[in-house]
Amino acid sequence: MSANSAVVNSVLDQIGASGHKKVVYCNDPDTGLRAIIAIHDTTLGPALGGTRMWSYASEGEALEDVLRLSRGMTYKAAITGLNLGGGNAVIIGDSRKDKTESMMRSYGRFIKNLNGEFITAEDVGTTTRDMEYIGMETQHVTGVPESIGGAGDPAPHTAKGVYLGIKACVKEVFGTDMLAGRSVVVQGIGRVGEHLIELLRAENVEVYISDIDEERVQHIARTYKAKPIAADKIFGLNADIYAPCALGATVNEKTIQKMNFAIIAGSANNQLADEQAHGKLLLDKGILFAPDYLINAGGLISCYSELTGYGKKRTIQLTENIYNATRDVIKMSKKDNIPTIWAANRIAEQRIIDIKKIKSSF
Ligand SMILES: NC(=O)c1ccc[n+]([C@@H]2O[C@H](COP(=O)([O-])OP(=O)(O)OC[C@H]3O[C@@H](n4cnc5c(N)ncnc54)[C@H](O)[C@@H]3O)[C@@H](O)[C@H]2O)c1
Repeated sequence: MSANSAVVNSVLDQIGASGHKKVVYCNDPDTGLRAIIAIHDTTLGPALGGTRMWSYASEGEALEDVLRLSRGMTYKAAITGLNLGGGNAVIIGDSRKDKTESMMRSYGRFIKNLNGEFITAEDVGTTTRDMEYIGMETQHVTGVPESIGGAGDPAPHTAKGVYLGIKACVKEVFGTDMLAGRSVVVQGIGRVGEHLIELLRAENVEVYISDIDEERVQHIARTYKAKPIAADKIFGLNADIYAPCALGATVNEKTIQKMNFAIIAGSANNQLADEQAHGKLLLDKGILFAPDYLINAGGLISCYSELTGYGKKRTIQLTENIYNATRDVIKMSKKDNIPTIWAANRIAEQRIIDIKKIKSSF
């Protein structure tokens, strides 16, 4: 076996192990585009997921991220009751320096060639303007600006869902869903983080913030009277709630050990480095975890409403349902004494199994 075939096998093994249907590598030397599109499952409908642009240290790291993100999208759509499958994409590069109109349009043409099997939206490193560029080449894009007929930035809807997920958890732990007097540490104060802080501060929540972008920290601290804290102080902090709103895998063996939080509830995808091990560790430690893909579904709901033409009213209705859906997951977790992430997975997987059965008849 040649060295090359060993590499090919390892990529195919990874795709197979994570249950993916298809992974597409996109390369366009003219625009500098290097992207990976992963389609996890399309039982419920076309795969919809964000496009993340990030300076990955290696292609392997980018593949790992896109596989984790796209699997999460399958579960997110399933548990939210949407007729969508799961997919995601990553563009390798620095969004502040490398992104151009031609790169985004070239990427749009790769999406076009998937004939609707994958539909994208914004994520970390991409914006509504980028969706507009992609939309110049393909109709399979959502989250385009409202001024040209789209639903606009999904982040406010994502933040609303996270806020309701926090409330559902607070109700469970403290007996009331009033947030006044509670403390929350928000890690990552980008689009979702800022909207979440605005909602929390409106209810007199004490908010701590942390971000790698120091200018942004100063701006958000001033605007919302939030308290900046250093990155290495987050996990030892005595706060009620940890809201991860940056990147994934921040909940792991090392960080759980230091945690005094009662609740973890934020927008970041794949917060648990390992769903099995870390879900169980949190349960044993008595920290209530709001499954990320359940409470951060507001943005996906907004994209779905744009696709189907249902509009904002439906987005609000479905996003508000996140409160009850979170309560249901907590109930199942308590009844069966299993981590909340396992309970959420069970509900999502059962919906996919049920719908697969009805699709087998003509
Ligand atoms: N935008 C949405 O509607 C949406 C929907 C679902 C999930 N999410 C997820 O929520 C998270 C935030 O999304 P967003 O749209 O606000 O992204 P964003 O790019 O606007 O903000 C991310 C913020 O995190 C900061 N950050 C990055 N690494 C960090 C680190 N190590 N420590 C602290 N801060 C760090 C960045 O500087 C930035 O300010 C992402 O994980 C995203 O996948 C977003």
